[in-house]
Amino acid sequence: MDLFAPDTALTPIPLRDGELGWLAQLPLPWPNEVVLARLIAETAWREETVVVYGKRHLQPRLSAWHGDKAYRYSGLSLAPLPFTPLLDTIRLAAENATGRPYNSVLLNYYRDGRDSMGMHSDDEPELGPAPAIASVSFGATRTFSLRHKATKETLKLPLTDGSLLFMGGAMQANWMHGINKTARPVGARVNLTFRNIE
Ligand SMILES: O=C(O)CCC(=O)C(=O)O
Ligand SMILES: [Fe+2]
Repeated sequence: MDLFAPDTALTPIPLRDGELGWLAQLPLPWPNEVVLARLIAETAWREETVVVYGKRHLQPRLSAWHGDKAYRYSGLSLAPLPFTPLLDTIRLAAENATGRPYNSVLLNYYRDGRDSMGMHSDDEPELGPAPAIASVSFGATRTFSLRHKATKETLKLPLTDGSLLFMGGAMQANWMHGINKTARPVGARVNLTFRNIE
């Protein structure tokens, strides 16, 4: 038996030069609003500083890193916290839905529309040549923007409460993605990106 054979079918989202899959609701033992409230209350949120072109900035969001290995980007090294039972339950659901194993998760807390994440690719060498990332969202819907590195083609996906977006194949090599700020009044959102660090 394949331990990681998915038990829930993802809907493929057609994408040039990359793989995207969508599940509107990740099956979990609690309602989404309970998971959101617990993630906000129980996570050791940090306001991280990043160094971009030699200048230090506070990131416009809160974050936390759980897993077995440290994680580095933009000159920042996040010390990993162990997986909690809550995170383990969500990880198992994400593994079942995507058929991939994950040993780490980056949590991001967007407190309101002023919080955001700049365009980037999750292409660190420790994620391997074709990173498999399961992105699970709770709370307010925010727009996930994608831009093809060569053609500059763009795509916008609303990431709704309880959804899972799978990114795989050559997606990180060919596309950048991010969460724009919005002037719309939006509530809190927590996103979890499950990754496998080699
Ligand atoms: O909040 C999101 O949906 C995006 C998160 C993301 O791109 C990341 O954690 O690398
Ligand atoms: Fe990302």
